[in-house]
Amino acid sequence: MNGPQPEPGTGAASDPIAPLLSARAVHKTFGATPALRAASLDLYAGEVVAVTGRSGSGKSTLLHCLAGVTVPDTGTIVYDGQRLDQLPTDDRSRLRRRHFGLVLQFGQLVPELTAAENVAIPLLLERRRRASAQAAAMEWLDRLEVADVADARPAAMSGGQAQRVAIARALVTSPRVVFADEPTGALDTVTGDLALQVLLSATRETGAALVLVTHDNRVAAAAEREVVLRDGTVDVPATAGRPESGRP
Ligand SMILES: Nc1ncnc2c1ncn2[C@@H]1O[C@H](COP(=O)(O)OP(=O)(O)OP(=O)(O)O)[C@@H](O)[C@H]1O
Repeated sequence: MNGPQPEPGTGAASDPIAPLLSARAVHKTFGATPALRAASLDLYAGEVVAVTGRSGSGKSTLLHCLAGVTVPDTGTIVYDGQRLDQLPTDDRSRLRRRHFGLVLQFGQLVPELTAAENVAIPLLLERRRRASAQAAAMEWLDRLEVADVADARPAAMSGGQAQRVAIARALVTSPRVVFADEPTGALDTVTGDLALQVLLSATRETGAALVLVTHDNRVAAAAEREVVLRDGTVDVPATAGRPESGRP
């Protein structure tokens, strides 16, 4: 696709009763392995959705497709009226940076940078002043109780500290959708609860949607809606409608 892309958020899909993000009949195969088979899911602004299912059922692949990290083989991903799956790589990266916050399972922090620098990066890329970006980074590190590793590089952090730094980085831009892949996976019960509460409260404050891929029953229980994947297909009605109730 050529030429400048329209900025999402101004299109017809800004209609409050339309889904903010919609995957339709998404297929994704890695070599001979089908990871997603006709997976469909609607996500509305402000809702909290847990994606669960057995190991290998396609949860991470679905999250990556929804977040524009992976392009489906077939099917569509529409974000706020715009075909995410058809955007050129650079436009997709820019959209991701501006609108989405991602907590991935592996390799998410830049090893050469400190925790504070890692968290500040998304703001610096959007031309925030260095002092303001650093102050915001420190606030989020503090909220996730990892301010003490602000000057440490990832190699000097525990897995749980690195995971909380990654959550801070995902939230620092006040994104419209936060995607978290096993956000409590490397955390003990207490820090896992803290991370979950920060994800829930941060997205509630801004009205962002939150997608949680998880094996953790406590995380799934905190969501308003659970989407179960089985062999790459969504097992519950994909267009289950906008949730009636507010958040817990
Ligand atoms: N980059 C890849 N290359 C090859 N195969 C892949 C890749 N990513 C995923 N797969 C395969 O696709 C299928 C779905 O994987 P996916 O990681 O989405 O499942 P998952 O439900 O998130 O699993 P888990 O709960 O173990 O993290 C699996 O069979 C997996 O081996």
